Amino acid sequence: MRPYVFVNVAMSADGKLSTRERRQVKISGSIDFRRVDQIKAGSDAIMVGIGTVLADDPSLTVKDPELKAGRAARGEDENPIRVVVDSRGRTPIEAAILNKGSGQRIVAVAGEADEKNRELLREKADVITTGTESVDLPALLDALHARGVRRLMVEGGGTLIWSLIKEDLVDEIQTFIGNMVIGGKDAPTLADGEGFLAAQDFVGLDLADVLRMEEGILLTWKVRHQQRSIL
Ligand SMILES: NC(=O)C1=CN([C@@H]2O[C@H](COP(=O)(O)OP(=O)(O)OC[C@H]3O[C@@H](n4cnc5c(N)ncnc54)[C@H](O)[C@@H]3O)[C@@H](O)[C@H]2O)C=CC1
Ligand SMILES: Nc1nc(O)c(N)c(N[C@@H]2O[C@H](COP(=O)(O)O)[C@@H](O)[C@H]2O)n1
Repeated sequence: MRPYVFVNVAMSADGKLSTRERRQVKISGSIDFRRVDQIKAGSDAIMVGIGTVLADDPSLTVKDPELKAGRAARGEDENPIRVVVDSRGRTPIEAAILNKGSGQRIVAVAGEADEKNRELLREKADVITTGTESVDLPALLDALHARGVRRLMVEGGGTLIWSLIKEDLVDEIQTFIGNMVIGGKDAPTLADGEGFLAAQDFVGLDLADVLRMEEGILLTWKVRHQQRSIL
């Protein structure tokens, strides 16, 4: 069993998540920032790949005091469980995600991760080992479900999102599309990785909502599953 998995990203009009140097870009404005904070507060866990941690050093905390208070009133920590998908255990021990704000952290590593890295990370996070060379995502989602995670937000980046989509593990995709062109064939996009080759493999989406927001649009897509595996 796995949680309901939804992806949320901001992309430029040409579909880029950041520059080709992986520099973080302010794509959306304050209204979208508030929306993202709300959906984060409504999630049991929030997940990113190690590429995002190394590029952006995000804290992924809930920012609004009222939203934090709402979580506390429901008996939850102020912040959802923060999860890093990090095969080799490269998350810096000083990373904001491990140090800012309260709440549980999980670093998901693969079997080949250096034992010293694992030991160090255990001081700040629960370390879950799945897979051999890279993290086994279905097994990780199963482990998160067993820990009570029912709603999982994925913030990126493109490599992790591609793997989740390829393995049919995503239920919903929310994209804010902002009013700029970033360009660059090597700039990260929503789904990087190797990509599908044949039309029968493409992942079908149903458009659930379109909303004009500030100078961009927010699209909500529901993923058409090959086979449903959530309960
Ligand atoms: N605009 C936005 O909303 C967001 C933009 N970003 C941008 O995305 C970029 C980072 O994206 P990426 O470099 O693609 O890194 P990523 O954040 O997708 O992490 C990918 C890494 O995760 C690890 N991993 C372990 N097991 C894996 C598995 N089974 N499948 C896939 N990955 C696995 C690998 O080391 C892999 O290189 C940054 O430039 C960041 O600014 C990131 C989040 C949101
Ligand atoms: N939703 C959204 N809109 C933008 O305009 C963005 N630049 C991003 N970027 C990602 O959000 C994360 C920031 O997290 P914290 O504020 O540190 O909690 C970071 O990973 C950016 O890549 N997202």
